[in-house]
Amino acid sequence: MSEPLPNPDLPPLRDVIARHGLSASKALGQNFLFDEQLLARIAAIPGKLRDRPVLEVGPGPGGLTRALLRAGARVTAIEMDRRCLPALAELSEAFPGQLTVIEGDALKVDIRALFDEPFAIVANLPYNVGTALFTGWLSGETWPPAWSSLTLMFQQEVAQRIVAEAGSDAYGRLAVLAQWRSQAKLAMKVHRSAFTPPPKVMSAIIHVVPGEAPEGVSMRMLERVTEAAFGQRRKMLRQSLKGLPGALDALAALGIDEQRRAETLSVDEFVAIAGVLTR
Ligand SMILES: C[S@@+](CC[C@H](N)C(=O)[O-])C[C@H]1O[C@@H](n2cnc3c(N)ncnc32)[C@H](O)[C@@H]1O
Repeated sequence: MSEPLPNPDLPPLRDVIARHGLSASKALGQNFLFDEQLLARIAAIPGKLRDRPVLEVGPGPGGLTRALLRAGARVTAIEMDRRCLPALAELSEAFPGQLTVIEGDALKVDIRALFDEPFAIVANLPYNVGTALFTGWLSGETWPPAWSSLTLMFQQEVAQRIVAEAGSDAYGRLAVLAQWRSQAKLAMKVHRSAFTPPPKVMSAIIHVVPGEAPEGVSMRMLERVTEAAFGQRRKMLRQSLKGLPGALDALAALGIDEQRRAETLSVDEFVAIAGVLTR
């Protein structure tokens, strides 16, 4: 039988915040989660974590971190707010050998250098940082990526753009980027009242796992096609793609009507166009 999962006695998160004077900083996009049942449900989204490496970005006072540690994960956490480090050091002591904390800006840390095996990424981040990291993690030419899954909190509107299907208003570059060689799903909606302080809008967690990359399609070319097409999303492809050399010929070769608009094209059709142009 395997050992029981670690479950040391921990003080309530509100006490941790009070003791360390961690008033939420607006500049750092801090909205904390205190509900430990909710945090346990979020930590369960990536699947079984016992002994698995996890990168957590933006642990703050450590609510999600403690849920990941209780699930048995080996967590490396990057936090740029120094004020949170003593609270995280306490967690490190409570879960010996399970938590490494790196002080820094996740946008500047080379995460590949931190792990020698695939790792799950879990994060509840400010909107702008989360989107920048997310697009970066999905944009590498090398596939499969170093990470095995992404479990990320976003504003609900952004989460819907990530999982959007062709034909919907939310469908655009982000959906194509997230879906062309990954499976992206909306894993959980989180009410704004779950956060302290509550943000203005609702949130949702998306879960992404890498799939197989279509052969012979360059990421850069797919980006150029979606950038041009969605840059003028209400225009016909004939107009929006005319500045991209070879694109209209590619449409003809693939039998895609140039009178269609970007939002009607499936992810597979975008991939097919980029595939012709990559050759
Ligand atoms: C929305 S709070 C979430 C805190 C905690 N994970 C929770 O769920 O309660 C976002 C956290 O990300 C941190 N953060 C913001 N920008 C960051 C960056 N560029 N690199 C690392 N951490 C960052 C903030 O300091 C804050 O602790």
